[in-house]
Amino acid sequence: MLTHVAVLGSGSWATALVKIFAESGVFVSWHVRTQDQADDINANGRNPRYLSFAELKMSFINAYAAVEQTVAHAEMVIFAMPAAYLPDYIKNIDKSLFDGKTVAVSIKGLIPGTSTIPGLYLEQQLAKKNVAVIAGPCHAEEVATQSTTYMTISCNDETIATTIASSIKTGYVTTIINNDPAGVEYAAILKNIIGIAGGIAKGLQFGHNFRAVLVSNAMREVQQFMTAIVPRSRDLFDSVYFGDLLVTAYSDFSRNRTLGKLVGRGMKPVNALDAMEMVAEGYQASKELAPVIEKAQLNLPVINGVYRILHQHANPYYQFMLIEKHLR
Ligand SMILES: NC(=O)C1=CN([C@@H]2O[C@H](COP(=O)(O)OP(=O)(O)OC[C@H]3O[C@@H](n4cnc5c(N)ncnc54)[C@H](OP(=O)(O)O)[C@@H]3O)[C@@H](O)[C@H]2O)C=CC1
Ligand SMILES: O=C(CO)COP(=O)(O)O
Repeated sequence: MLTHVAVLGSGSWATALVKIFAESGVFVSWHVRTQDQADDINANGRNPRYLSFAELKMSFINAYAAVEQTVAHAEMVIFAMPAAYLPDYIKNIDKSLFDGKTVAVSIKGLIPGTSTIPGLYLEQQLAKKNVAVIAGPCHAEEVATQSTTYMTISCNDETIATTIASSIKTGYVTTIINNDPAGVEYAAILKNIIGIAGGIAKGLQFGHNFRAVLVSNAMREVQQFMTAIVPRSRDLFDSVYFGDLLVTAYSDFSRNRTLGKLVGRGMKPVNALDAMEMVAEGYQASKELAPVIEKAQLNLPVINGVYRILHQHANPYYQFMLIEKHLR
């Protein structure tokens, strides 16, 4: 059982993780971007910028603007910022801070310019083995309202996964352990791209009938990708894979789905991104994955269609006419 964790990141998901661990009786040191933000959180017990309606259990939380202070006494450090910001974040940190500590990642994007999953990136950068992955399906907003949620903790080292899972003890989160961290990360990245596809379909005014066909076909694309890129035996119907796809493709909380909806309604992808206050990891991931998919010669009409719409100026309407021909 963990007694002290550090959460690095100040967005909605980091806030939800802080809430979960603090409510489990685990002390949380929390690294946020500015001293003002840290002072505000410590004084008012809320993150003023994200999930500000969620009251945080401050007897178990201290926010800091300095990463050294945040990490110093923690047994486990969780990286929970968008993938795009991880390289700069890591670059400035003294790597010896992580000696003897468990490292976990809860990021559903790819490292820009590398097509690398965050867990592997951290293992390389921090010279660490067995980085754990904390995954959903879960939207931060529903954690904030304490809706019943299942989380999967994945690690190649079962003891680490079990220790993290058994440290989460709220009435609303149930934990599951899994030993497929790379597969969990890739599936989470793919589901974001498919969530964008679901949003585009909604924006184009396709109904539920079509979107169900789209998502079920996209699940087959996930299976094809995973078999080629991260082969091993796994049950893709486990909630960490299929459930995370469903929540992203159908929930109004999904930022990826929202991005797709705006694009389907006719907004240019870059303008749609600007219009959103939060990150939609699937945008960058679809670009990073395109060469991986091409190299592996995979035929993924939905995932490739999203790439063409977002990054190659393809018209969503015509692209979906092409996608339709592949669905069954
Ligand atoms: N939200 C969710 O429900 C879930 C999210 N995730 C994953 O968690 C990760 C983090 O996402 P999430 O918390 O939702 O993101 P948000 O969109 O809620 O927050 C974005 C964060 O990025 C910070 N940021 C913005 N610009 C920069 C910059 N230039 N350098 C460093 N940091 C910057 C923001 O800080 P500031 O406010 O100061 O600009 C903010 O803390 C993603 O990979 C996401 O896929 C995983 C599970 C669920
Ligand atoms: O990962 C998530 C749900 O499990 C959050 O999805 P979005 O980033 O699309 O909001």
